[in-house]
Amino acid sequence: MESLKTAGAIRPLDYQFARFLQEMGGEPLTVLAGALVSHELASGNVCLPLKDINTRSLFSVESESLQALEHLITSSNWQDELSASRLVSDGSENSPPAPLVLNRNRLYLYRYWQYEHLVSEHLRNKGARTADSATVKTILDRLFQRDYTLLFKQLQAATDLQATVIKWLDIVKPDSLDWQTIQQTIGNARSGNDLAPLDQLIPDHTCLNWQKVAAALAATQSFSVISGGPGTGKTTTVTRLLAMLVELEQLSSGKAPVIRLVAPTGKAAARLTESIGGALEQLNCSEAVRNNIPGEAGTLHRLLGVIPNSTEFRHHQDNPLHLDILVVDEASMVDLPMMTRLLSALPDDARIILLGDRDQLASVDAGSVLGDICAAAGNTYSETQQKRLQQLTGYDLSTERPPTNASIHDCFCLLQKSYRFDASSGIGQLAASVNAGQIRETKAVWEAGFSDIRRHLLNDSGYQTMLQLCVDQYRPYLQAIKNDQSAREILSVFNRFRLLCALREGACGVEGLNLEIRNALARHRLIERETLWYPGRPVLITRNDHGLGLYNGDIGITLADEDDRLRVAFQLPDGSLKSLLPSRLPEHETVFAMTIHKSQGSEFAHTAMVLPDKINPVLTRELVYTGITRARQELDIFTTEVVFNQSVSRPTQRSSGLKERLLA
Ligand SMILES: Nc1ncnc2c1ncn2[C@@H]1O[C@H](COP(=O)(O)OP(=O)(O)OP(=O)(O)O)[C@@H](O)[C@H]1O
Repeated sequence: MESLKTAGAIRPLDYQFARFLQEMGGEPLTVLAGALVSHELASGNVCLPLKDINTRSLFSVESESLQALEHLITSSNWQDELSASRLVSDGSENSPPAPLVLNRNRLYLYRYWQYEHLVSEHLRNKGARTADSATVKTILDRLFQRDYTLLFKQLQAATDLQATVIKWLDIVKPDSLDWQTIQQTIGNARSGNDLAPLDQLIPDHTCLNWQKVAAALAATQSFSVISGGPGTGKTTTVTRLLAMLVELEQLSSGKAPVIRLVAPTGKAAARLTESIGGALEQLNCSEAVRNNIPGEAGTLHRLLGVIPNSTEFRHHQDNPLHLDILVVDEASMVDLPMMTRLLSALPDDARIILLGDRDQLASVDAGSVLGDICAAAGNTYSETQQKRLQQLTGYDLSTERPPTNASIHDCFCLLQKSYRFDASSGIGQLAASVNAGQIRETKAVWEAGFSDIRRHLLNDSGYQTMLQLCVDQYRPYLQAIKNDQSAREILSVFNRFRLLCALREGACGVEGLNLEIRNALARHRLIERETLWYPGRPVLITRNDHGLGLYNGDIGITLADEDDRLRVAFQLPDGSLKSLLPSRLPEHETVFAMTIHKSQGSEFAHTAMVLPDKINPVLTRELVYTGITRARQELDIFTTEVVFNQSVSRPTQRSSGLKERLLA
């Protein structure tokens, strides 16, 4: 163990935990297993599945480094020997407390076993809701009325009218329709209003709008999850479903529910605030309803109430939050300990709605809570739920039955149609083929000649092209500073482009590239060369400072004030600006380039992504997918074909028992 620590294969924390177990009288196998579980946590794994113990490379090192432990590893019956240890409990209610838990053939640190147990218990206890079906249906029909103005606009530009109608009206049974009359109606239409006869020609039961299903589902459950890729309408849907819940509550009790919107980072909260604002404007509801939906989102930390210098929060099981409905956006970024704290702090009768993209990178810290919930839920509903949803939406939802009776199956809705990328967009198609792990299709997308995606070979000349691209793309915000534009405008221009890296270290990592880009900008006389702080230096906060209201992931830009003093300007989630002297900033770094991990929850009109020239354990399908989906309009990727393909072929697998628990 000591030599593994010296070689950097295990963290000092893992080593100390092993020592602690030894001092408690732990058998050699228990000590080794404890170090392993602790080590696995650092890679995001909540537990150590014993079934994998002989196949995985322990401690992620070559087997020669483990020679001294080989006998212990191979000759032990892990299950029996660990079960017999005084330091390992089985997690049952009556078992004495112990530092490790062995449950369903998975070994946990006690605390993480408890987190997983609490999350699954909270979710299983959040039951079904009742509401008057006829009222819900009337409200849903209004909120999800067909948008014939949008359809009319799409038809003007379409070459295939039938395909366009099928796509925009979510038709799933086209063969049952009278297309000749439909085509005539479209041909005679001079505006969206003229398409109203399509209400009769294309009845609801031939369509299936998953956004409406998601809203209906939230009416029936205290806990629901809406997952979907970028632009699939998660925010639009949640705004409409909140309007429905407000209206239902106003009708039944005459009061409005208390709603809170949160996201894991300040950046993600700011984006949610922005898109909720847009969605609120388009709502087909009364002012009394609209006014009760918050137009602003905050961070999870702020909601729970941070206590300075403590890992505890002000709100917890014994001091629950004051709310009726909680919406959590970018839920894929929420790790297991945070999800436990959040669910524990919810009042018993509150609703919670999780939004996120299940295919994105999992949280930085341990667990893949959203991914596990979605995997457990599948995309099938129990017979009762299917009938209820059918009644509320008018759609025919007969699908396969779920494999178990677990309630989680009835809580999930997957949105698949992107409203953001149109057919001429390569970004959407590239994201879809990468997400599906289809190398051949990915290649076809590259070769199809889309104008919004460009692939560059990462050699010396490709590297120079990348630096030049950064100079060209960062020039506008530096120019905006020279032109004395407002801090708000400068931040907005800066946030149009970002270079994303898979790694921190190396020439293709954040550290090397931040230096190279800075030098390149200085060579072009766009920034000063010598000083640490200069007008235009963009910084990324890397540690939360609750006192200052700045959080890990917040981005600011250094600007000179009227007295020529440098200050760093940030835009907070509520839209206000904050300017601080550089000396007051919490931990931070330059951010011409940032890691794909840190870019989660952000989007840029133009995104460039660089993967290293050699394969690395960090490179996974989720990482590449997350990087691609940060781009709204343009995407440049710098990579080699081998590294790109190998990354896409490697989906991440995090060990956890949550899915199994939710299905039990
Ligand atoms: N049913 C719809 N009909 C027409 N436009 C829609 C519909 N749903 C969403 N949109 C539009 O698509 C765009 C993206 O929607 P929205 O922001 O709700 O998606 P999202 O899934 O929350 O995106 P992100 O993943 O980026 O947070 C918005 O411009 C929105 O107005």
